[in-house]
Amino acid sequence: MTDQTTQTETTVPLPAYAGSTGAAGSTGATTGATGAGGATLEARRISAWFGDHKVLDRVSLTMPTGLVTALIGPSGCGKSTFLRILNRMHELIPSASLAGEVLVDGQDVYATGQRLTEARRQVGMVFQKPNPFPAMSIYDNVTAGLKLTGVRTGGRAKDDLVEECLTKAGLWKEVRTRLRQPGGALSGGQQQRLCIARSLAIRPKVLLMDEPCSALDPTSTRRIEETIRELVHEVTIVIVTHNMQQAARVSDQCAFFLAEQGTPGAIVEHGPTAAMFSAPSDPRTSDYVEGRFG
Ligand SMILES: Nc1ncnc2c1ncn2[C@@H]1O[C@H](COP(=O)(O)OP(=O)(O)OP(=O)(O)O)[C@@H](O)[C@H]1O
Repeated sequence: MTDQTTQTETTVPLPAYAGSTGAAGSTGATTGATGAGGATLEARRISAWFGDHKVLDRVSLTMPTGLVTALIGPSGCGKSTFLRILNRMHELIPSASLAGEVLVDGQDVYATGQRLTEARRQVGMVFQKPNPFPAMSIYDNVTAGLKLTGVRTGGRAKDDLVEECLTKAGLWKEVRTRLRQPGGALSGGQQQRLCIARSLAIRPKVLLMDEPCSALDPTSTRRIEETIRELVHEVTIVIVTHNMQQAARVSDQCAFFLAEQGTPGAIVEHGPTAAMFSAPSDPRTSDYVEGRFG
């Protein structure tokens, strides 16, 4: 690492993943059934680079089970990079490197010997743009992650899983009579809820959401927000959002990221959402949440 500011940091040795971006990475699904219930996610001194460009500097944040954590901050401050580091997607970018630790219930997902698939098994991701398999049926979309990662289930158990996940994603009533129709035939908001159902089918402990409503209309946004609040009882949720009202509505705690004057992104302040919005301790936080910049 050539960055002069990183002398004391040890970068995480990342294996080469050429040609193995993986089903989970491209579909938003995770792998394997690890059981319900959220995990506490802890990022310790996370730094990130693209080539020599350092974009995050020693970011530490605990995202407790049972809470929704919102990552907020202006464009380019490293929120999405941080999110991708949490489930080992950052390393899929050829020039990317990182330092630090990501602990899921105390286990470092970057520890030597920890498999990429295991990280994805535990930490799912829902993207900004809904990305179901458009020609695949609604039913098969929900179970796509299982197939791609070798988890075997069938018959009634599979039907029950599809119903359970679509129900949790708030979509079951709308699609129960047309499960064999293609996922691409759904509205944008329905497609996003289908992607949430697909992620849930693998029973992740953590669900990462990168601006999941930015491509959706207000009604669909409200449905996703309701779904987030319902899901947090069983999966830890971390959401990146530019929408301060959304952060205030859905999150229990917030972290405000900022990359000032060409410096790498860092957390200025984090804490309970109500306090962050009503009485932030740093003037930069109040400037941002009150819309004076960003
Ligand atoms: N694939 C990449 N290659 C090189 N640089 C990248 C790449 N992805 C992001 N960056 C850089 O990393 C920095 C952080 O980007 P990131 O997307 O994480 O910020 P962000 O806060 O999520 O922004 P936004 O809110 O606009 O999505 C930016 O300077 C960006 O240009």
